[in-house]
Amino acid sequence: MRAPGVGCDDRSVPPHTLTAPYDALMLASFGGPDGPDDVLPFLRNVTAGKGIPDERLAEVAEHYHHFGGASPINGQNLALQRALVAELERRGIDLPVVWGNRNWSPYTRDALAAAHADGARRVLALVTSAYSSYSGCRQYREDFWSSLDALAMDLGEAEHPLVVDKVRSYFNHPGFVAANVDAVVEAYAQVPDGARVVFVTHSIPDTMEAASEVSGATYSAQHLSVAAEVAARVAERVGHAVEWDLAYCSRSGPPSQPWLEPDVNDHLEELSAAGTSAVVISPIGFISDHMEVAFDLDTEALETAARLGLTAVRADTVGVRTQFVSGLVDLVLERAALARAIDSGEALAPAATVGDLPAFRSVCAPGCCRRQDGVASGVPAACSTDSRS
Ligand SMILES: CC1=C(CCC(=O)O)c2cc3nc(cc4[nH]c(cc5[nH]c(cc1n2)c(C)c5CCC(=O)O)c(CCC(=O)O)c4C)C(CCC(=O)O)=C3C
Ligand SMILES: [Fe+2]
Repeated sequence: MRAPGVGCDDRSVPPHTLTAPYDALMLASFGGPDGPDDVLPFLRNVTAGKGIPDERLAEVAEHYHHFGGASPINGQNLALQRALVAELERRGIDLPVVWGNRNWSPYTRDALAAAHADGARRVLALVTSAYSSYSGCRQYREDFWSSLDALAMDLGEAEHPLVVDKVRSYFNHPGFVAANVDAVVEAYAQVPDGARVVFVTHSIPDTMEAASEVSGATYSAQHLSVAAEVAARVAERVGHAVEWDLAYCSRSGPPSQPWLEPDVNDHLEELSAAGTSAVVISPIGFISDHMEVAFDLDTEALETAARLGLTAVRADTVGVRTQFVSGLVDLVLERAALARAIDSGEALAPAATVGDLPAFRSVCAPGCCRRQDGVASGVPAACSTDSRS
């Protein structure tokens, strides 16, 4: 027997109506190779039409081969899918959870086809990027749209056979921030007092950064807001002020194209030269220990720190920490309530946030999160008031 609505604020609401109108949740992720033969085809999928130099591709292929040709990301997404199912079940909520990727099997179109075959007509997508930019938002929405096109084609239907909506960018959701605070406090316990915290995220081209501003605050501003909040809470927990910075990893464009800086390795050099002797590296830009973390941070950045004689501990990503997973389920319920409010005028509670930025939109505005400011790609995207712009 399940207790209705356990863990929910309003215990009088039957659990199935909490996720209405959605029939299924889709965990939408990046994807990664499962073995050495997958590495090149995967990289071709990721970089199609992106102008990434061949030397960079060869170098990134080496990162994957260094780990036996398999990315840890698929196992991590399976674990997150299981954790979401368990948390929904714990609350007495019966909602199927499918998993689909942009760049590797299982693909988004497979996940949507499975949900559709199961009877789903309205699916809620939860992407594994916490922040808003082309890479973390619109690129997923373009993938949803093209996957729906493919599904319609397979079914011989003229219209999309189901609707995909999206959970808002959740960088400033309490669950994500709280899980990061715990992770940094745990890492902090392993370094000498007074260590600096170096928050790290994926670099993006300056042009993509500028274009991300339409969503409310740029990609880097979103990170600065989270970093300030996490650092302040860590300071409270450890009982003294915590100095921090934001650095970037995984840049991949040609050298002539400006990307967000400083690179984490250059930054560690600078800190060391300025007298810092211990750091905690906190990957707030990522939600799991996938290849960018396993290689760019745990292999490269920790080697840089060792060479500099800098004590460095890498804090956990949020992974399947309880507060994070529970926060994601709260976000699913929040999005469902918003859908009901839009459809039928149901009253709406304010969206939960921490820090100085507002909750980002769940239904993207026209022109949101383009690759480049002011330049429409001509590629339609789901989860927006206007799929064409
Ligand atoms: C903002 C951001 C996130 C964080 C948000 C999130 O977590 O989603 C992210 C995540 C990821 N990026 C990943 C892998 C790759 N990203 C690449 C290339 C690029 N990433 C970009 C941005 C981001 N990427 C950009 C602007 C490019 C240039 C090409 C383009 O304009 O689109 C390339 C091409 C080769 C290269 O690195 O040059 C690869 C292989 C993996 C999988 C890891 C695994 O296998 O475990 C994950 C989770
Ligand atoms: Fe990437």
